[in-house]
Amino acid sequence: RDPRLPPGPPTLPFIGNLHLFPTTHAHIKFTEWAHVYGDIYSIKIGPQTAVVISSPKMSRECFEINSATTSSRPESQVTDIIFQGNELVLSKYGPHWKNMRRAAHRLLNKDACASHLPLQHAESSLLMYNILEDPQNVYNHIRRYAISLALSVTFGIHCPTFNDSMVTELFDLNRELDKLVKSGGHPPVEIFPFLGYIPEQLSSWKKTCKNLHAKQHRYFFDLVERCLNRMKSGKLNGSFMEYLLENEAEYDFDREKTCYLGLSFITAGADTTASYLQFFVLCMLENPEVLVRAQREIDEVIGPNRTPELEDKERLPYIRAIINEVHRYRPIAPTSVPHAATADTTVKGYLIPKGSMVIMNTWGIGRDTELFDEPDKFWPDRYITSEFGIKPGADTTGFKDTVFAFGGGRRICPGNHLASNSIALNVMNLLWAFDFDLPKDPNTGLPVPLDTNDTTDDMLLTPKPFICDIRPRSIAKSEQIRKQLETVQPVLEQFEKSSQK
Ligand code: HEM
Repeated sequence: RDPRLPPGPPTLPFIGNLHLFPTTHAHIKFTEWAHVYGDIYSIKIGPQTAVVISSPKMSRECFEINSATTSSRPESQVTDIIFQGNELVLSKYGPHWKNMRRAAHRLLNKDACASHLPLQHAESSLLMYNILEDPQNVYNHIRRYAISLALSVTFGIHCPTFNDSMVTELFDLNRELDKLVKSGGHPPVEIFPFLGYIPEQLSSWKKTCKNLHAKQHRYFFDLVERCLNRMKSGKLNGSFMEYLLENEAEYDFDREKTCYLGLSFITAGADTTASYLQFFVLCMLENPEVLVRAQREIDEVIGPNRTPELEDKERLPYIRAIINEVHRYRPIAPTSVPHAATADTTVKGYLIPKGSMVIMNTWGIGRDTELFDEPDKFWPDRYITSEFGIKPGADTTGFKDTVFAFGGGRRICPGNHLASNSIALNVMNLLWAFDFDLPKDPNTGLPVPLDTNDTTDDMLLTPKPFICDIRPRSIAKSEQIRKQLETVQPVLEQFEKSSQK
């Protein structure tokens, strides 16, 4: 290791720390290393360097103060084949990325998100109805909500049920992408680029990437086509694609780029929101005393006669604390999305060489015992006693109003307003409408414990499918949920149904 680099685990010749590099749940190992090597350390992966950032203070210095040189994404032969440089989340810093961000801002800025609220309210009403009618599938109903919202705002298409082929196909595409992209999912071509020269006949991963590209292309071009057809027949529904297809020149987009920006919103916006809400349900099951207190707050402020509105959040401090605590306790992107340095950069006196990967260890930040009391405990009160949930006297440098779960610097999640509105609305609605209990063993009748650590082994931290005992809090509330679905139907009907081709 170059002595100018941040410290890190001892290396072996040629492979560096490759033998130590975790292939699953990397955030756990990254956090262990942060305890030993501090809030900025380096890992050598063959000839490559990765720098891991594990405190708000260092995150500010690295991703904000030095954002001019830490805002790209790492080289990836795999995603180059799949996305061909046209997708937003993994694209390199440069003019096309800037155009995509500008377009994303138009759909996702705070004011634009206010105009998405009637749809979010309608979709959330449908979610409550679905859970009421079919509580066993709460996990899938949440996934439907998130996919349908992202598809409606982007492509103008609403998915009424979770077993709709558009929902299941998208889910399969995302799983396939995750499997391929994650560390260990393909040969280490990023570390040893010469492997990329091996011809396709001997590199099955290349064929798999091309197949996935073809499948994604078909799926998303079909959505664009449907939007064009609606536009031709004058059936506009205000989706973002309508605007983008009319204004491609303003962003220097061709049809391919337009389509792939739409894809970016769906791949980045659907599973993330779903995983957060699934974790929320699990956290309530794990912490019944928190659930009872949250419901008491809802009952006092909102009462039984109406469902919550987004503005109610301002009068619900304990529920706001729960929302922050779920983000800290189970961040769905525990190592964020890796950035890459486009020039040599100095942070805390250490060198981050051009081309290094720079990783925000979001999981580690939330587990820093200098900042958080008992970080492994789900304890929303920490956000009641302090704005950022930290101990009295702890250093607040680098904390800001958006939680670390949304990343930082120029690449910060542009969907954070849309996501935060979805989270607040659904958390309030679920607490207002339902009681949650652990599932019962059919033979013994005893509660079966669920574990928020039981996650899939993907890039995103996603709870494995679970069932729970979820039931309406009263007959009057059940009736209100049914009535509310009738009231919001006209909003949902503005969108083309996924199955109505
Ligand atoms: C709970 C929900 C969500 C979480 C926790 C989340 C988290 C993140 C994180 C950690 C990043 C990487 C930031 C970085 O590189 O520093 C990111 C990027 C991104 N997110 Fe989200 N996200 C969520 C929902 C959404 C939604 C709803 C959308 C849009 C519909 C969205 C669109 C994007 C896009 C386009 C990027 C790439 C930005 C870029 O690379 O410039 N996200 N998100």
